[in-house]
Amino acid sequence: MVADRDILTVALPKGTLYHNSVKLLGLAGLDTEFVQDPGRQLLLYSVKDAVRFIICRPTDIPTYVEYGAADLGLVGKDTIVEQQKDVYELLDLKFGGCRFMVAVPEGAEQDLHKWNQARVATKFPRIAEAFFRQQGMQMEIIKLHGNIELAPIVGLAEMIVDLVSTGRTLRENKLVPVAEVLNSTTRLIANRVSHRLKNERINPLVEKIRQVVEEGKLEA
Ligand SMILES: Nc1ncnc2c1ncn2[C@@H]1O[C@H](COP(=O)(O)OP(=O)(O)OP(=O)(O)O)[C@@H](O)[C@H]1O
Ligand SMILES: O=P(O)(O)OC[C@H]1O[C@H](OP(=O)(O)OP(=O)(O)O)[C@H](O)[C@@H]1O
Repeated sequence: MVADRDILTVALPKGTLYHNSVKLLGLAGLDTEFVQDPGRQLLLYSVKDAVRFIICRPTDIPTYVEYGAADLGLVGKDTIVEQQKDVYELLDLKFGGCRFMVAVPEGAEQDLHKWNQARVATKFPRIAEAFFRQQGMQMEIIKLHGNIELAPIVGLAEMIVDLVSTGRTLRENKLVPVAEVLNSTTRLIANRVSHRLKNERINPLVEKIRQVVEEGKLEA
């Protein structure tokens, strides 16, 4: 019988980052085959490794980790910065790379500093607010939950701050990027107490993950 304190709970991000998160943990030696296609299950347990996987919305991962419902979590740097939870960032996992950009409609003023008091639509209000504050600009931030590119098209905002990966969504909605706000990759985070109390479980796993990342095995 494994005591609760010996079980490691790892929060996996559902969505874009899921596949590489599972692959990385598998390469680091964990039994992840049963997690690859979890169906609708949200909690999966590996008796062999004494590891529980919980499947969370990416936005919620810092919360699960801060409260200790998960010892470890994998999540984008963007989400960590936005959520401002008290978690310990252990490693840059170097996948899930994306950039946060300010974008305006084609034909609009592209010199950002010529704008002021404009409305900015975003899913990441703290990141956007901090960026414009650093630029000495006062903007009205409008929080949306998705399809941000729609906002300037229908006159809800003059510009957006959103994630750009291939650039296709901007192009297809006639928007042009005008400034970079943040560069994000996936990070491994830990609950601060777990990191101390479960260090015998966490440290060797972190070292194996570090090796996999450094050797670029994930892309292979
Ligand atoms: N092209 C991309 N589109 C979306 N996210 C990406 C992309 N490339 C990398 N990411 C990373 O994946 C993370 C999660 O994105 P995903 O779209 O899977 O979740 P989501 O539906 O936005 O979930 P939530 O609303 O809970 O944050 C982003 O925060 C970002 O760090
Ligand atoms: O540069 P691209 O490769 O086109 O990717 C960028 C798009 O991907 C994300 O949206 P997602 O599909 O996650 O949906 P959302 O707008 O609901 O967040 C992001 O918000 C952009 O809309």
